[in-house]
Amino acid sequence: MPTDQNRVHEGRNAMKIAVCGYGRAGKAMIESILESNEHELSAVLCRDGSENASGNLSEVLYGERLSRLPDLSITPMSEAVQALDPGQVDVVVDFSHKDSALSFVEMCGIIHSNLVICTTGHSPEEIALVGELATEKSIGVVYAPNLTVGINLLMEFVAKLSKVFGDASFEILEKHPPDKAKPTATAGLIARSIGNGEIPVHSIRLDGFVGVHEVVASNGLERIVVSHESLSRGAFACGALAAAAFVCGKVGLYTMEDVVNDLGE
Ligand SMILES: NC(=O)C1=CN([C@@H]2O[C@H](COP(=O)(O)OP(=O)(O)OC[C@H]3O[C@@H](n4cnc5c(N)ncnc54)[C@H](OP(=O)(O)O)[C@@H]3O)[C@@H](O)[C@H]2O)C=CC1
Ligand SMILES: O=C(O)C1=N[C@H](C(=O)O)C[C@H](O)C1
Repeated sequence: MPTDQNRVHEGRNAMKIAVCGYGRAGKAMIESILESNEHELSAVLCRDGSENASGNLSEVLYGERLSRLPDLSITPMSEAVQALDPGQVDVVVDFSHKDSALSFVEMCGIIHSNLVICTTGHSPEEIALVGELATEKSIGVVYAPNLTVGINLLMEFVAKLSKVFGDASFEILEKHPPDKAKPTATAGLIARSIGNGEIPVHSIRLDGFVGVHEVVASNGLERIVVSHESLSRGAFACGALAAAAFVCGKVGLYTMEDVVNDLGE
């Protein structure tokens, strides 16, 4: 009979998940965990000084106490180590702010939890440091600037396209809501997977978009357009759950490419 911990490590069963950030993406993550009827929402964390620190989760998210939500209060990050026992959380999923990532690696080291970093805007140096710390603290971390399975498959395809269409020109178009910084981290990843010099990136910011990335390639004889759209933030939550299942039981730094390769096994 496998223990709960073994089941998590096989990535097929219930995980105890703490979510940091309960904005647009964090809220979708929380809802996906609750709707799964499988995973447990062990905690929701916020920055110290947030107006919602210690607030009731249901009241913060929906303005009222709903019976379908657990009776959880939102834990400020500085209290998380005292509030969470080792073993209480299998994986922390961070949808908060880029400035918190290193604190989360430290915290996860103490509470023996793994971590999925979903925030964007990190420097390569910071991610290298995250990797060193993850190994030092014997925890698994996935860093995933784009959590969707589709974008990660798109990158595989455009890498191949760029090899086969050696003389083609590529451009990227991305569409997001008005407050999203330009360009997206994903556009940078796609440009790197094309790897064909400087790739122009065009950004549109309008209400209604969740996340669209398009690659247009032409060699003068053929034009290929590859497009991916996240239709709801549930797409990010779904990818984050796959990353969480993947990383439990691992040590060191992984990418969403590792997660998607594992899904295809
Ligand atoms: N990898 C991916 O595929 C995706 C990544 N993201 C990333 O997730 C992050 C959140 O996005 P989104 O939900 O749209 O943003 P929102 O602005 O809707 O929510 C941000 C959340 O983070 C909290 N927060 C803000 N500043 C800090 C801080 N310094 N430390 C800790 N918590 C903080 C906010 O709460 P409070 O103000 O109370 O602290 C709020 O709960 C961004 O980095 C975004 O790029 C989003 C979608 C997909
Ligand atoms: O913050 C978001 O929302 C998103 N961020 C990702 C990025 O910055 O690359 C892309 C995703 O489409 C949405």
